[in-house]
Amino acid sequence: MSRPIILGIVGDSAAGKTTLTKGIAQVLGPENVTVICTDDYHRYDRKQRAEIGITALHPDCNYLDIMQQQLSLLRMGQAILKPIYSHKTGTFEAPEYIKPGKFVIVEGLLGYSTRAARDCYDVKVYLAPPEGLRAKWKIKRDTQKRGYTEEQVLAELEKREPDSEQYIRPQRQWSDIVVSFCPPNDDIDQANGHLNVRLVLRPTIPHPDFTQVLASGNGNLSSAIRLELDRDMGKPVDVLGVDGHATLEQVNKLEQMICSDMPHLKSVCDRESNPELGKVSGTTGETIQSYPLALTQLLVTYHMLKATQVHP
Ligand SMILES: Nc1ncnc2c1ncn2[C@@H]1O[C@H](COP(=O)(O)OP(=O)(O)O)[C@@H](O)[C@H]1O
Ligand SMILES: O=C(COP(=O)(O)O)[C@H](O)[C@H](O)COP(=O)(O)O
Repeated sequence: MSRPIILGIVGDSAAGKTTLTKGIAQVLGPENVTVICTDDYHRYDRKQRAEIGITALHPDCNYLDIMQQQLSLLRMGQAILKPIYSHKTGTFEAPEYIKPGKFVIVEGLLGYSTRAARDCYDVKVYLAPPEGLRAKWKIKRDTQKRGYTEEQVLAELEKREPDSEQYIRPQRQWSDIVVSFCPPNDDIDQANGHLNVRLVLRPTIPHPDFTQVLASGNGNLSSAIRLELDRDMGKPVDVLGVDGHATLEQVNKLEQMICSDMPHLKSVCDRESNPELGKVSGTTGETIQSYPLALTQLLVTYHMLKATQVHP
């Protein structure tokens, strides 16, 4: 029986989940994609959380059992009646009837926190920008879009840190790909437009063959693109690094490695017909465009399309 392919995008608040979700939906075709944000499974509204003194990151602050139940229904292709939490008002709205499309992207804070939830995904991504960059992104977004002052955001980040450590960051271990956009030389004040990306590739799913990055004939790649062996949370991984200053020629080579065994992606890889690849409007309205973002979108899309071949 055909069922939707489910992608998880998990990470702390303002790690870039919504931005990456948008970019991947653009590549897959928004009409084929259903996006679920797991903030909708919060148990308490903004006022109640403040009264109780609990953060949105705590498992007890979320109906994880219902999230898990609805994820398994979506995986079977069935419709759900999903609650809605509004970040604008900090309160709940009337639930929404959702029938899953061909692809479902589930983004949020605690998506991998239970075994049953983890079993629902075909591809699992974890977003891990450096904490300083995440704080900068969170201040910008929460002051512009969610009605907080900078002082309130900084105080909230401090209050949340123990829960981030205990409940959010450990979920990294369950991901197939860890995505870290980071400024060159770890200088957070550098232009956002030139962020590098570090992609941790766990052997939990078969990745495209990137070994050509190491080939001697590809010497000109190494100034901006690297493939290395490393360990992540103790386990062996490949790490693909792409610098923000990579040239179009270098990026094209990497794109070909991703697209060559994926007929559906060939048309996306053609930059002339897809000038929008790697370009998204961020949650604060700005345009974000970069080659590292384009390659991240392509790699995740590659895995979504591969999954359709296993489960046609
Ligand atoms: N890849 C990126 N490059 C540059 N800025 C980004 C990127 N991802 C996120 N941001 C910035 O961070 C802010 C928060 O990102 P968002 O996607 O809303 O995070 P989340 O959904 O994880 O809470 C955005 O408004 C945007 O300004
Ligand atoms: O941490 C998050 C998750 O959202 P995101 O991952 O998009 O940051 C939010 O702070 C809570 O959902 C509460 O929302 P609010 O602060 O709006 O009440």
